[in-house]
This record gives sequence, structure tokens and C-alpha cells, in this order.
Amino acid sequence: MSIRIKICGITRPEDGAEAARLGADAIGLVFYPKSPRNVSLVQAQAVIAALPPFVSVVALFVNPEREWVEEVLAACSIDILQFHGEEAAAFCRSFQRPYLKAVRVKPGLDLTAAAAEYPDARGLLTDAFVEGAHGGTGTTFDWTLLPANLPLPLILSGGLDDQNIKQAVAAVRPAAVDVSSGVEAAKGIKDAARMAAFISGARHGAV
Ligand SMILES: O=C(O)c1ccccc1N[C@@H]1O[C@H](COP(=O)(O)O)[C@@H](O)[C@H]1O
Repeated sequence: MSIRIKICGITRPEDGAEAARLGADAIGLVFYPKSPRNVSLVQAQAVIAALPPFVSVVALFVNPEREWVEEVLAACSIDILQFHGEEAAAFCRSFQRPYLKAVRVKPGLDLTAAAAEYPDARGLLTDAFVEGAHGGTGTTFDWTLLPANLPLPLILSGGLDDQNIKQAVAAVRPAAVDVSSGVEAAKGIKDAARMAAFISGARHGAV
């Protein structure tokens, strides 16, 4: 199966539509008020309305209240949930939607054990550990820390950009890649040329 590409932190309908036109498989909407890429329900609805039907919509949360996830699901057409905090598996699965679990990688973390805690997740998304931040930092981690045989599909993220994506995909061979800051012109504003180069690099790195 060909590599899947997610462009996260979309805040504007035109950026989501452009990501889709360039060949992204999924876009991410950040429902985390502390993020510079946080979107309101109205913003999210506008982004989703501008997307073609074949692009998956991922809703990203960080340690959310249950009611907030339910409100987003009621208001927006969401395909997949992404939990980017310290959410327990029981919480993640309680919405009865496909979900991705993010882990922030640092030396000493047992990724195989971390993945095993979320057996029903659709994928394990590996981001860089940065003290005091939950994600979207543009920081890479040491890809050699990734074990060969994770029990879940691997979604590589953390500091990927249009310059390093081909090398990253060739080295790690993930099922999917995810990027936020590495294809931006400014926080929350995507750069079409960088998105195009990222998507092309990911596809070429996978061959
Ligand atoms: O994008 C954000 O602002 C964000 C905030 C809080 C948690 C996660 C966030 N984004 C996710 O972080 C990773 C890596 O981002 P980057 O490419 O290094 O900027 C990515 O999975 C985003 O989905």
C-alpha cells in the first residue's frame, strides 16, 4: 500500500483544498486552545466544506474534556480522532470512532509497550518529546529509536519538512507521515510550494 500523507494544523479552507489538490490523504484540525493552530467549530466547518470527499478529516485533541470531543463530533464531519496527550486507551475508544494515538519519543521510552496499550488504535503517531509542549514544535527525534516491528501502523511526525521528508521515509518506511510546522509560511498558514515539495518527497522516498 502506498504511503499516506497527512497535513495537520489546517486553519483556512484554501489551505485544506490546496493540500487535497496536491494529493494529501488527510488533513488535521487542531482542537486545542493552547495551539497557534487551534480552530473554532465554525472555522473547522468551513475547512471541511472546502474539501473533496476523498480526503479524511482528523480531529486533534490534547487531554480534552469528554464533552469537548462530543461537541466537535456533533458539529463537524470527522473521520478520525487523534489524541496527542496522555489520554488512556479507555477514553480514546469510548467515542467509538477510529483513533490515532500520539506518543512523544525520547530515549528510554518503550514504544512497543506504548503501542500495546492502544491495541485498537488505527496507528501510533510518533512525535518528538519537547519539554513543556505537546506537539507542533517542528522538532525531529532520533529515528533509530523506532523499533522494527511495532504492533500498530507507524505514522511518523515531528519536525518533518520539505527538505528532510524523502530521507525520513526512505530510512523509517512508515505507513504514513504527518506534518504541521514544516510546510507553513507562518503559524497556521500553509505554504503551497512547501506542501507540494513535501508530498512529492514523501512519495519519492517511499519507492
Ligand atoms: O500542530 C499543533 O499545533 C499541535 C499542538 C499540540 C499537539 C500536536 C500538534 N500538532 C501535531 O504535532 C506533530 C508534529 O508537528 P510538527 O510537524 O513538528 O510541527 C504533528 O503530528 C501534528 O499533528
